Amino acid sequence: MNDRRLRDPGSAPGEAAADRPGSTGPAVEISGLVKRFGDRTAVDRLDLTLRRGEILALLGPNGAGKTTTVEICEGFTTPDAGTVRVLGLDPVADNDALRRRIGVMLQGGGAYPGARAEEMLRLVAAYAADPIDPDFLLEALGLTEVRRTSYRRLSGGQQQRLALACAVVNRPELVFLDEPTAGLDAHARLVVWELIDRLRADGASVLLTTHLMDEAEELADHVAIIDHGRVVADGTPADLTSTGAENELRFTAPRGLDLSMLVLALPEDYHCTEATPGSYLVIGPMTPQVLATVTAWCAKINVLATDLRVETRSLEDVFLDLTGRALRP
Ligand SMILES: Nc1ncnc2c1ncn2[C@@H]1O[C@H](COP(=O)(O)OP(=O)(O)OP(=O)(O)O)[C@@H](O)[C@H]1O
Repeated sequence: MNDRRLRDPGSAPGEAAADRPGSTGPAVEISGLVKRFGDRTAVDRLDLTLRRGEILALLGPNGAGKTTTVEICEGFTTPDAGTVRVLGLDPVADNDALRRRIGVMLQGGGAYPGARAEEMLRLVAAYAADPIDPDFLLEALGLTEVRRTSYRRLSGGQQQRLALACAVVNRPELVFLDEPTAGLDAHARLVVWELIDRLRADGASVLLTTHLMDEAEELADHVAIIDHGRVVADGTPADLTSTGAENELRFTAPRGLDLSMLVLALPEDYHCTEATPGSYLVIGPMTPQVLATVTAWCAKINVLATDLRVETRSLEDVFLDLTGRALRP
């Protein structure tokens, strides 16, 4: 079986979350968080929990308050009200203790844009008690060929992957990733997804922000949709997309079928139509019994229905329904 854990040769399994203070309980717990910039309220009584070992994706329109929330968790920004606990600690008061245990993906080359990719990663690794082997990370993120290239000469996507490598090389218990794949090509995105998946397999918790619905659906155990500084929906991707969604059954069959017997067989308030020639639609709350009624009717009239499917909403539908379709400034 494919070992998905983020383990380089020589490292022992499960070291990341070893018996350290605060290594039980939620990885992040936010309650009643408020942050104002002048008269603008960026975060407005926000509550959020990231459970240990899970990936939580924050989705939200531009300016919703995602980055501000993440920066408060990282200890870079102080809140105006509310409580934030990261690995059980206060991100500002306990910042020194937390730094060693969390990973933060920073944009830009920091103080050493002239340094080579490998040098930068080894420099960060040198500060860690139990780093992941930099060679392993360079390989996992497709950076081996550019290891001797200076940071400033790396492409944007390579710089981004190097920033991710630097964020995780200290084998963090918790990683903050603010739009980790923004601007990456499809191949590089998959490489990053694979690494994030391995982080989770290794027991790390991940808080990520993204504008990519497929990224949230692919990676996240839990999704929180944020709007105007508050959580407007929270659950697993499946929870969010299934709620109230299964109201349509579609199938393909020969054109011009007489639907009157099907209408009689279904509960009241269900509607059946031939939406386009040969394409049929049953509208109403979908249940296993309704599905069985439709297939039994097909069997009775000796018709093979193909492409039979219950329509579900995508995460994008849920997102747009909750946050509206107007462009945000
Ligand atoms: N340092 C700051 N000074 C003033 N206003 C700020 C500051 N940082 C954020 N804001 C404002 O706070 C609000 C939330 O911004 P934030 O960056 O957290 O949103 P976001 O959800 O991350 O957006 P995006 O998806 O565009 O990155 C915005 O209205 C933004 O203009």
